[in-house]
Amino acid sequence: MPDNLPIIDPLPYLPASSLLPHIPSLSSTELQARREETAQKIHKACRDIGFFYLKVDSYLSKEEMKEVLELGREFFHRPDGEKESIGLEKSDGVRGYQKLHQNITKGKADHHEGLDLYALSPYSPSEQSSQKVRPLEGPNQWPSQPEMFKPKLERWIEKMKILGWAVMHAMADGLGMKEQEWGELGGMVQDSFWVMRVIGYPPLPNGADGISCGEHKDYGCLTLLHADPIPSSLQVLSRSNEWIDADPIEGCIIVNIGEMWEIWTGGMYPSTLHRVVHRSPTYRVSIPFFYEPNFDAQVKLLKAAERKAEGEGRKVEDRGEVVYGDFLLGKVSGNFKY
Ligand SMILES: N=C(N)NCCCC[C@H](N)C(=O)O
Ligand SMILES: O=C(O)CCC(=O)C(=O)O
Ligand SMILES: [Fe+2]
Repeated sequence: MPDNLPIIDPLPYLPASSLLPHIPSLSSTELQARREETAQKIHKACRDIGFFYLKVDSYLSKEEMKEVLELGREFFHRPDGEKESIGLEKSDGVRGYQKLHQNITKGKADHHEGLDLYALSPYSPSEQSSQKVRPLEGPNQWPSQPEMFKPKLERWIEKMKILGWAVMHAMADGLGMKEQEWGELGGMVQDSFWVMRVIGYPPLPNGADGISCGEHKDYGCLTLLHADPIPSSLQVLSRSNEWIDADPIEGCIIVNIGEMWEIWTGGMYPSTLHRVVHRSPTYRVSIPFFYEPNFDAQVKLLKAAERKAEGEGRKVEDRGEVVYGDFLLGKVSGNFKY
């Protein structure tokens, strides 16, 4: 376990009604102090590492954490024909099942299979052509088996959206945002164009070179990753250019920040390169939930980030402006081999 990745408690930013029943509520003074602590820790983690753990055992039960990974595993063990019946090409080219080696990273086939589900298209159905759906505008393709897959994973999505919002709020406080500034930032993510991937990794063939998921940065705001507890699979490139293990810790979710935060903070929160090299002889399941901006969000340097950087004697670099949906389209259009 890497002791240099911090463990942070999002509890003071979560709605009290979303916590597990046995969790006592905090007094308002306690709440304030705990929020400050969380916000400061997140700021340091984003500035210095770009990866951290969220302690979620007050929010997600052991059972539900186990259940979603097991449902993923059961899905990947279904017959190929059944999985391929919800292949990407049956929807808009990005929603659905991807067979082994169909994912491409930096021109190389990844050694995993996967299932991608997205927030609903931001375009109304009337704008969709009846002939052919455009990329990202198609329907999701949920597996019909195992039967509990859809209801349980839908519940997971709802929980990850609440968690994503809570972390964004903590990040706003960590940057010292004023109420109105958090309102503006919150407005850019409140209709999050989220993505949930369920990924299945067979072990890499013995002795063969290869990579389970090539090095990359994530695209949006926050990746909330839940994965089988297999050591040395997920690796993160440290600021001193060494690959370090980001092994799962029980009761925690692994978080990393995506490229939109790099733009919002002018590079103060760089998005960290990571990869998966899965060599142990087990089938690894992971469920990254990408909590992203709204499809139409216009992302550019935040005033609060400029102030914060200046206060710490750091330089920010204006990276211009992107519309998140356009940025995402550019990325996903090269992600698969059809
Ligand atoms: N939505 C996100 N972040 N997906 C990351 C997928 C893995 C990397 C991808 N093949 C690539 O080449 O970017
Ligand atoms: O499976 C993992 O641990 C990470 C996957 C990942 O980085 C991604 O899908 O973006
Ligand atoms: Fe990733």
